[in-house]
Amino acid sequence: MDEITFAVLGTGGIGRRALEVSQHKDALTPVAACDRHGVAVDFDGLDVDELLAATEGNIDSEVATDGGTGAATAESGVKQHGEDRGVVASSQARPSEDAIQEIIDRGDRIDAVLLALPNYEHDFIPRTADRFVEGGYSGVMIDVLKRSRVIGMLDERSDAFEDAGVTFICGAGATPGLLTGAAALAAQSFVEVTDVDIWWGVGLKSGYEDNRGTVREDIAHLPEYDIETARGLSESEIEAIIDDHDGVIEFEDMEHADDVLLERAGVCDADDVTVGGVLDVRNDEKPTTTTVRVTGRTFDGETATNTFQLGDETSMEANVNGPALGYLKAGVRRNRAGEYGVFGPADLLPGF
Ligand SMILES: NC(=O)c1ccc[n+]([C@@H]2O[C@H](COP(=O)([O-])OP(=O)(O)OC[C@H]3O[C@@H](n4cnc5c(N)ncnc54)[C@H](O)[C@@H]3O)[C@@H](O)[C@H]2O)c1
Repeated sequence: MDEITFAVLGTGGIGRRALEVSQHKDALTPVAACDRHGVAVDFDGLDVDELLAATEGNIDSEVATDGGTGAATAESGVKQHGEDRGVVASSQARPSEDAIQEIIDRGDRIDAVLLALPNYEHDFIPRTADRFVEGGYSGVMIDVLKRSRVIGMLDERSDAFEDAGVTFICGAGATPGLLTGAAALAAQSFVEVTDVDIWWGVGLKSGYEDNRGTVREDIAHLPEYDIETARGLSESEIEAIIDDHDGVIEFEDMEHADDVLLERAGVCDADDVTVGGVLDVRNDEKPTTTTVRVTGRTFDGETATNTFQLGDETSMEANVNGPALGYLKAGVRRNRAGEYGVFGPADLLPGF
């Protein structure tokens, strides 16, 4: 495959690891990366080792997006060592008032943009996509968002993406993403799928400090919270919730977009998909094995369950970023073939 230049929006817990994983993939050249504080651009390829070393211990996870709402306080958000905040600690980066715009302005030299941005405001990623379209971008955009409702917001923009020549891949992390794809593949044995049951286990190898965005967004899935209330929690309130659960939080009936992504690919009804899991914030080890069970009826009348499991040794960072970059490459192939619009992970696999 020809070389692919790509940018990462959001060098937080996920985005930093996306840059690292890309070093192990063929044909991927990271040329730009940004967070809320600054931007690094180098069309010869960013020095990922320098950027990771410089930002280790300096990750911005402030509860704010471009809306600037939420509980951004001195104690929240920046795991800061040294003077510079977030990506600006890298010698390749400089401060910016609007880092995303700086990347949009260079979009004609960027084949794909990975949005590793928070989802504290449901329309933040769709609004960011609008900005790229308005700025004349015509490549691949890919996100790792989780919430089902955001997929509809992106679908509403399908015509605009097609007119602009944008291939937008949505929900392409682990779940949704890798596990949605696994379910779509497992469904191929059947003529009718009756249930998809996704049960994930995550042990946070890189610890809570490096994954504040993910943990806060997961807390919003607990019955007592939603995205508004989770956004307003202080760091100490989040730590108290973690303590209350002895570090292990279980989730049921999560609003994860695997449901709508499987429905839009024609695999099953969204209502037939359930997602839950267990997050251990303090241990590397997974508290439960991530398992996808797809139950259906074969053409010759049998009922069966196909099961897919992830190895317990695989980290969240590996299971989000490997697939995200794999789907990014699949998106670039589509884009270069002139296929534009919105695609989910299951659309990039055998059809149902
Ligand atoms: N699909 C999956 O399996 C999966 C798994 C884990 C995380 N995620 C999602 O990945 C996303 C990122 O998670 P994280 O833990 O890396 O979060 P994080 O808070 O650590 O990082 C978010 C980054 O976005 C940047 N950002 C925010 N607003 C910005 C703006 N206006 N301009 C430029 N940069 C901006 C922040 O500065 C930060 O660097 C979350 O939405 C999370 O839910 C998905």
